[in-house]
Amino acid sequence: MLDVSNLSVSYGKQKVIREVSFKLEKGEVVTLIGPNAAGKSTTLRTLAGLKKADRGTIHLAGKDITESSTVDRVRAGLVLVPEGRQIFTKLSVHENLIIGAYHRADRDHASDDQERIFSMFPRLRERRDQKAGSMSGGEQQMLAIGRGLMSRPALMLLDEPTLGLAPIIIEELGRIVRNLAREGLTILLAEQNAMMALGCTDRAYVLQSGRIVTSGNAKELSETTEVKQMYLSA
Ligand SMILES: Nc1ncnc2c1ncn2[C@@H]1O[C@H](COP(=O)(O)OP(=O)(O)OP(=O)(O)O)[C@@H](O)[C@H]1O
Repeated sequence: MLDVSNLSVSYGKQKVIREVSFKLEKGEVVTLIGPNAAGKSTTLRTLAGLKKADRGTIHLAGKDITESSTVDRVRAGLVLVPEGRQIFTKLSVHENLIIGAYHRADRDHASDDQERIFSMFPRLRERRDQKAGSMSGGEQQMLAIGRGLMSRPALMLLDEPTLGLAPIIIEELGRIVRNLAREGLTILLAEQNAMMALGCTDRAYVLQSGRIVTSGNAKELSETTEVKQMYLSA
């Protein structure tokens, strides 16, 4: 589904991502775990076409998208749910969802998809006409995921969905991620919260200072020193 090869990214002269390579198979949930400033958001933003890579290639379902625009990547099935949610706070839940379908050629069917999202997230249905900015952090995160789903993605990039949320909401997010994967969505999660991430993913890559230092299945990785240190700091 996704094949990232030797990706390097800089801000000015500062190299932030160095020769990073990883793969995701269809239907997998894979996490990039790493501490603050490891380069997780930069990696996801580069995959979404919001930041240009210095070197390396990105293939989505066999197609080279390295030079594609963000909109073309969305049309090819890749969507980013950004860190900090970035929903439109002054618009209603319903309006935020409809905006998520904007780049779809078949957006006449958006209301069917909105129904699907409401059945997945009943709390969003109850708040259909509420201004998004007046909802709780957890509800806003669910809306951000729902908005991403409105583009009918094959691959969802989820950047730090647990940020600032209570443990019980984090648990719920873990269940949501697993359910989405069961329905066939491929998910790349970027997380500092190693505990949540390893609990709901198949495999993980540990990113430190812009390099992948170790990778493996979630259970094996939770035993490594790098991850144990992160558990302690999470
Ligand atoms: N727009 C930018 N301009 C310059 N440097 C940046 C910019 N965005 C990020 N960086 C730097 O790139 C490095 C990686 O940041 P990034 O946000 O990708 O890390 P992260 O792993 O997602 O961390 P966090 O969990 O804190 O978001 C950091 O040193 C950061 O200061």
